[in-house]
Amino acid sequence: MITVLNPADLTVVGEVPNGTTADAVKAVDAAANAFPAWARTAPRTRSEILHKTFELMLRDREKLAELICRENGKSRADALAEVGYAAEFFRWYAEEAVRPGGDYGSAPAGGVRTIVTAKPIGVAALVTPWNFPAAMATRKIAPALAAGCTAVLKPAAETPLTALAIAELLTEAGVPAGVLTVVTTTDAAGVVSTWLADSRVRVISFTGSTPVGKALLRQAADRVVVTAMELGGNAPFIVTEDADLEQAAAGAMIAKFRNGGQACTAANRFYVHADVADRFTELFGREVEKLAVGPYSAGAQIGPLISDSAVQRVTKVVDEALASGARVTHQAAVPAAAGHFYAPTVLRDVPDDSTLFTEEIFGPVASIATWSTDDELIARVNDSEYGLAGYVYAGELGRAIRISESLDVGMVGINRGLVSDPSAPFGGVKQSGLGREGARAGLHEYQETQYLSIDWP
Ligand SMILES: NC(=O)C1=CN([C@@H]2O[C@H](COP(=O)(O)OP(=O)(O)OC[C@H]3O[C@@H](n4cnc5c(N)ncnc54)[C@H](O)[C@@H]3O)[C@@H](O)[C@H]2O)C=CC1
Ligand SMILES: O=C(O)[C@H](O)CS(=O)(=O)O
Repeated sequence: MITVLNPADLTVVGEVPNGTTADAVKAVDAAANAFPAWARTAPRTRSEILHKTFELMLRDREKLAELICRENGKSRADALAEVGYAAEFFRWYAEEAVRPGGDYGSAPAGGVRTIVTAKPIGVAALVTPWNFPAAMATRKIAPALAAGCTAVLKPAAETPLTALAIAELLTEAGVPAGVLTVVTTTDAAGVVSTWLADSRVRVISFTGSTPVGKALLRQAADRVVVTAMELGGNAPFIVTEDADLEQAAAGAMIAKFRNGGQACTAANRFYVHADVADRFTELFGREVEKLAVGPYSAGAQIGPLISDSAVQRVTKVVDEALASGARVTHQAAVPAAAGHFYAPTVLRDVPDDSTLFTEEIFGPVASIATWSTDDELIARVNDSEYGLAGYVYAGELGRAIRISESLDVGMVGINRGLVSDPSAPFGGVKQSGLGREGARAGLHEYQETQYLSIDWP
């Protein structure tokens, strides 16, 4: 069995089975057996089941949020927001399910008709991280089932209970047995490599770190499995000299501290124009100092990091930056509690070659550097192997758009600190991933295109 611990106080939240590679095979057996009937199910029927699941998630919003708080550690506000965000993927793909796509046309040379259809790929392997245990699961389950695929899901061992709860709601909504099987395990490599070696698995959708994503891409290549990769980020947060600094500071609080900074879309490095850097640092820093850090049960805004090793990792990279000349300007208080807490911290004079700027922090640390010209800014911001999200605060919208379009990233928040929305194509470029989730694009990840070429004298 796997014992799930609350990262805020190290108490036991629950226990789940520790799945083996044999369980991995059984899950694919069930999915493969269920696939023909599910693929033939009327899109409207699939749509109604997904919409019912949306309704059930909202019915159980408080219960699901509580579960997320206990196994992930995030604040109650973040957990409630995540449940709403996660549920919306079921509503969105309930609406997309009835429009699978297709086309009918005539070949330009005449004499031929072409019928194009979008077919469900088959069995989908879904692998999700601990930081958004509900939303990352539904962002994959919903389009997969909407397309007519069946699925096997491996949640992170740190947060398996949320995925199991969502699977129960899908069953309650009417999803037939075998359409979705959740395999909880500490043997992630064994279970997922078993899936990738199984000829019945036709697509893998992964959300997690870039190194693991690369390992899965290598494995997927052996059978040319379709891949959807949502990987690590290193989001820049840009403030121009004519930005509304109060608005920028408020947006920075969201972009940096949503989920305690444990989000791949989190603002990872701040580039503030030299003319306004001190003012912005003061406006932003004094809000950071006010942050209440602690267990969700105490009504805290910022919970713990997911593990002690995460605390050690963040501590190490901050200490390295301080040794290279960076300085702490603002810091929130941390409770003397047993959990994996790390103090929300603002740093200035962080060198561009600091690990805080080159790697994903995945913690509540804001590193601020200054810039002077747009060309210098763009060159420094794009000097990264990651390209998921970015944020631009500027007084003049045209300049904000010009800067945004110059960023090598998949998503940009302009004068807002959040980019996530089920109706938008979420994803990144470079080593932040392949493919898009959400929007219409998310459905295509689970479809194959076929066309019929008909002799038409
Ligand atoms: N681009 C995006 O949408 C997101 C990216 N991430 C990235 O993931 C990292 C944090 O999440 P973690 O869960 O720690 O990432 P992780 O990559 O360690 O784990 C993600 C999932 O992969 C599984 N896994 C780990 N090693 C594996 C292996 N060898 N074979 C198969 N599965 C394996 C884990 O059990 C988990 O379910 C950060 O780097 C973050 O940026 C996290 C969430 C979203
Ligand atoms: O808004 C989101 O989707 C989050 O950033 C989730 S994740 O990509 O960090 O897991």
